[in-house]
Amino acid sequence: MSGRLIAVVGPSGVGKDTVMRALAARAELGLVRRVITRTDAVGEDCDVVSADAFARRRAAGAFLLDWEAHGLSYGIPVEVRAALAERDMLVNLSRRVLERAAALVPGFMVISLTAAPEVLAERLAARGREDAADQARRLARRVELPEGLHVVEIDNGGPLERTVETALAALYPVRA
Ligand SMILES: Nc1ncnc2c1ncn2[C@@H]1O[C@H](COP(=O)(O)OP(=O)(O)O)[C@@H](O)[C@H]1O
Ligand SMILES: O=P(O)(O)OC[C@H]1O[C@H](OP(=O)(O)OP(=O)(O)O)[C@H](O)[C@@H]1O
Repeated sequence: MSGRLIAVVGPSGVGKDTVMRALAARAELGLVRRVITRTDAVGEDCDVVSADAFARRRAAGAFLLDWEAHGLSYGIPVEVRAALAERDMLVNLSRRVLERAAALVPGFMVISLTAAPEVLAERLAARGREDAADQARRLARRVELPEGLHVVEIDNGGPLERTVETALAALYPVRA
């Protein structure tokens, strides 16, 4: 395994999927396609499955990692291991599974995106994937990052291009 698994984390609406897509367009980075029990795939290219299908795949050992959040189930396909043999892979993870992920693969790192609460609210409304009640629940969610991981924190409250440049500089430092 030569690539790194790079988790992009942060509160709902901070821009995880948007930043991941922009990074993959700029560098030799793969995007992990998640399996999710959602009905509407707006904003993310994912494998949409029923709860039954998710449970069957989980029982068959199809996931490297899986978790529940926002009333949905999320799975990371085991095939990510093979992809990591080729290149760095970006994955949108729950902050609650980071310690598990770090124990599973070598070369694990975290990009933690931040933005002010009012920015998060505006972005969730603009994305429009969830109704107002679900947006409010997502905005109220608080999750601390675990200690002891390699975390790069980046403010995505400004222009996307600035976030992308900062992330690329952190991921691929130019050696003198
Ligand atoms: N830097 C940015 N500036 C302006 N809008 C952004 C920025 N980053 C993301 N967005 C927008 O915010 C909304 C939420 O982004 P998304 O990637 O779905 O966030 P997350 O995956 O963290 O919930 C989307 O409509 C997206 O286009
Ligand atoms: O434990 P947390 O770090 O709060 O994360 C909880 C979930 O929220 C995000 O999901 P999703 O991408 O479906 O939602 P979002 O786009 O609104 O963040 C993230 O990928 C996790 O699956």
